[in-house]
Amino acid sequence: MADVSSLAATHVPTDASAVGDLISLQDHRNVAESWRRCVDRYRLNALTKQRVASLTGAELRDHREPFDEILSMVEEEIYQVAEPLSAASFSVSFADMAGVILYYRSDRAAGNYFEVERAGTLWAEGVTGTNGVGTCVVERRPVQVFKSQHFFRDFAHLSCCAAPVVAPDGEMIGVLNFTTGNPDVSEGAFRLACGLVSKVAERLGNQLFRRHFRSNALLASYGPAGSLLLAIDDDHTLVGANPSARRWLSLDAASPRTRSLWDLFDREATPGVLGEGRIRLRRNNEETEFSVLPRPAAEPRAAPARPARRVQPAAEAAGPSVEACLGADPRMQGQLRLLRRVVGSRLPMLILGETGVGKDTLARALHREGGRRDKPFVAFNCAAVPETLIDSELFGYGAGAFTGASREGNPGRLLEADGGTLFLDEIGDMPLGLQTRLLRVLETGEITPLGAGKPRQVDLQVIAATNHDVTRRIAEGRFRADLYHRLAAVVVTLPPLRERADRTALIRRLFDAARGGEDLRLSDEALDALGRYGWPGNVRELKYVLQRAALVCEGPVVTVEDLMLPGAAADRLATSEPDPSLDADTARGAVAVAEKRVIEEALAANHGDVTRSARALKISRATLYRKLRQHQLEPRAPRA
Ligand SMILES: Nc1ncnc2c1ncn2[C@@H]1O[C@H](COP(=O)(O)OP(=O)(O)OP(=O)(O)O)[C@@H](O)[C@H]1O
Repeated sequence: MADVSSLAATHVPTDASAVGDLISLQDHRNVAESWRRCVDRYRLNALTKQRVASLTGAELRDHREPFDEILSMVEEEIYQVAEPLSAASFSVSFADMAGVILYYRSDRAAGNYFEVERAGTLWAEGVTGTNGVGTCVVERRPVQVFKSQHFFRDFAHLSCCAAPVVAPDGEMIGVLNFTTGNPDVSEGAFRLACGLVSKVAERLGNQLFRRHFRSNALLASYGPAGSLLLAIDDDHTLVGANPSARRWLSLDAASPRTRSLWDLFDREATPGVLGEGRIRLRRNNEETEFSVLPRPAAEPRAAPARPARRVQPAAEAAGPSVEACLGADPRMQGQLRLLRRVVGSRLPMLILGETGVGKDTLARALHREGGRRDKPFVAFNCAAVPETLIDSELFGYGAGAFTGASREGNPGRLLEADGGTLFLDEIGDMPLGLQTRLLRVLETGEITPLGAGKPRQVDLQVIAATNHDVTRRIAEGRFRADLYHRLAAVVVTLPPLRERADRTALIRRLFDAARGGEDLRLSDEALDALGRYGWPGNVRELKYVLQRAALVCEGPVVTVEDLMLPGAAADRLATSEPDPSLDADTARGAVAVAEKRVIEEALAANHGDVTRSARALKISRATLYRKLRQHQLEPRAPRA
């Protein structure tokens, strides 16, 4: 087995010199330590070919289960930075401490989708060598692994930066990772991604902290020491501190879990303790001002301090009612009556509607309110599972049915849903061959898992959903007409948000949920802007916009600026001074700064030519012009 120095001599310096000062000496040292572990501890051989191991669907579900409650928060945080990152050709992933990618977000059209990184792939350092996710798990701090710094050459086309996500109890629970495969990634873009990944991971940790300690008073401060959060009990006992606050207060793992606030701060010098609004706390002769975030009147159940195994029948999972999903529009009342009659029967249903209108949410509500509510609700996303796995995941297989099959076999989602509801999301993306198999199951009520011999009778209601135009797919020969007719026994089309008559009520309801008990309200202008916006991402986008606004607003009133609506920002910037809050020290500012830098670089690379820059950024010219106005950038005249 080669030793590290000889490997380094043949491997790292080649590319390291090629990227100039992008990799600091410090980075080199850390990568070298990881390489040493790869050679000495894991006995890996860098000269062999390395494929990424992939978990089965069932194994991935097991890894995801403890994160059930927080994966949606991960998704929401990632959503907020995905657009500028995607423009800079970065994908985003979240992995657990075993190095398994649990969530992956990329944009195939932007060329930043990497099959080797999709959900279910394993990036533990001991298996896949030095890499962003696995090395971050071992080092428990932010890491960057640039191209050939990867231990195995097979991953040397990728550059990653990763940062730990920390639970409210101070334990690291996962890794946030940004990856690019762009061979021309600029130093600026990579450095910004490195800075951003730590910021987003920290924000995610802070979100978890705020949710976990929502029944406590929270003290929040933003300053040179970072974003500090302290959770306090009625008797001024400090019951929690986020990682920045722990560092600031020099609280190490050995410190008592709870202690009086007055062991840490000077009580005499502190007026108006824990009053509404703001408070100054003195420590080591320095005063720090904190906002006091009041606790909600009713105390909702706190989120778990860290992911825990959770077995919860779908019927218990709270969510909007069927009526709330359909909206108060009188045109939907007929649909509501029809749905109520058929829910729980064996009649399949098909839910249509644009992305984010609430198809999945409606399917769950139908199950909860129907006769099968005590039986399983099993969801399967036909677009999220690789084509080769859909068959075995959906229809199951017997023990040892094929090479690589698990020893116990896999019942498949259809059998798991027996008695209950099977929700087939993105049915429009189901491969044709499997459509034939599904049609047979719907017609006979029988399934035969691969290699399992006897057919099994199943009793379930299938609810399918898609945002594709199914009629067009049928005309193109990509969807079977007979399956459509079978599924479309009952069809419900959810309206886009911009057409919902109850839009304002929905905005208010979602804002109430987003403010999480904090004393926040929407300004009249903000409410008006929300009402006028076109919502291409529908309820999902509305929900994220409100959650982000509740997080970034700096007073009790959420303003139009806090909403960061694309059109609204452009309007505002067209008529006003630059936004002073856009500095890299706030998460909102960091995203804007990252975006501005990426646009500047694209313009510079394309000599100010907007059309070519827009093409390079994979956004439309109109979007680029809007962003130029937003960032007050001037496109230079293209050179002759
Ligand atoms: N009526 C509603 N009330 C509250 N939240 C809703 C409602 N409808 C949808 N949502 C929320 O909006 C988000 C998107 O909803 P959902 O996933 O059901 O949409 P979808 O139509 O299935 O999207 P896609 O087509 O992209 O899969 C979710 O976070 C969901 O909780």
